[in-house]
Amino acid sequence: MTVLDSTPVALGDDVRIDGLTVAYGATTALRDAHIDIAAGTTTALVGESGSGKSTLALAASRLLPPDARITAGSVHVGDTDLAALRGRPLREARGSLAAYLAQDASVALNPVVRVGTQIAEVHRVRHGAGRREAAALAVQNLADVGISDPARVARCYPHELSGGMRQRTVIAIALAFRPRLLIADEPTTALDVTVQADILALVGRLQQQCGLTVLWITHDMSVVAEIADHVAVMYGGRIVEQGDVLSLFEDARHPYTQALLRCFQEGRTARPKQILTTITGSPPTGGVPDGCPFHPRCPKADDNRCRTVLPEPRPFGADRQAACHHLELPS
Ligand SMILES: Nc1ncnc2c1ncn2[C@@H]1O[C@H](COP(=O)(O)OP(=O)(O)OP(=O)(O)O)[C@@H](O)[C@H]1O
Repeated sequence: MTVLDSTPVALGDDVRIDGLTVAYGATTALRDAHIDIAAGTTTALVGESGSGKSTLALAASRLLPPDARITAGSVHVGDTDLAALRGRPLREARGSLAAYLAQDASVALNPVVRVGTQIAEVHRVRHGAGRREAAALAVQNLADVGISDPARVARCYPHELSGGMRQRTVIAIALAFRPRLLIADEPTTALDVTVQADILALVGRLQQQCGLTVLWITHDMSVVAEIADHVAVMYGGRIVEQGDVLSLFEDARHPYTQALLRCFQEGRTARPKQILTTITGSPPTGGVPDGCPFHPRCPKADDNRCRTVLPEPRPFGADRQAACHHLELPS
């Protein structure tokens, strides 16, 4: 029996992030984020460094550092609002309602405990499995994530594994929780491209098999194109555009999304030594400007509304929205 056989057919739940706002001390790093993720689908969250992606991911998995707090909003996984949980219900929800995959797998693993023991612990503590059953399930979990010779690997310590195997092990631990939502925070960034492709394929396969709902954080548009059903674009702590991935790639409406996609497309077709275009200016640091957060870098910015009035997200089409004063909507 595999862990996938031992779980309900569909693990994933509908997820609704609504008005989520997070502050580090007096600084608001994430403002009023809304994302709906249908059960069993993948939403990618993209944006430059410092745009607030990890803050959103950590808040949604209730793993924010002590100096951060959720100041408004909710994170519903099915009927449970993770943002409202405290104490024991919160401890129980971590991992099982929302599991978090970090960029660096080595920080997620205990260096002095064999990896099989770390996975077995989840089965014992969370699901009440006996010692022998938990150990057998741990080996099965390692097989499920594509590790050959899982019984041997279960006896290894993390430092004895390659980066790709460590990331697979962390995915095996996450799956052992049988989560409703998997939040992956750039889990392939530190891996070389072939291992990255393997991990993306693995998560895609696991998602199909157990209907997981996935929020995947990345700054890499090619990853978005490969895995996502829906994409949300962040800038300056806000979601500035979102929609289904095909329609957004074909017809981006926010000037920031348009610039990101231009850079991505140019990168794909670049000749050797060609100097690539970047988005002029830098993302905001230490607070966002008044008005639209993108206005200092935006070719469409005007002196009136863009510099003074924050644009609210406006819905259009079947599943799209964008927050720009210059949005030209189809009539
Ligand atoms: N522990 C912290 N204390 C204070 N400010 C923080 C902390 N962590 C992040 N920030 C700030 O919050 C903002 C959003 O950071 P965040 O890490 O969420 O962005 P990101 O888009 O995930 O960036 P990256 O891709 O580099 O991880 C940034 O301005 C950052 O400086």
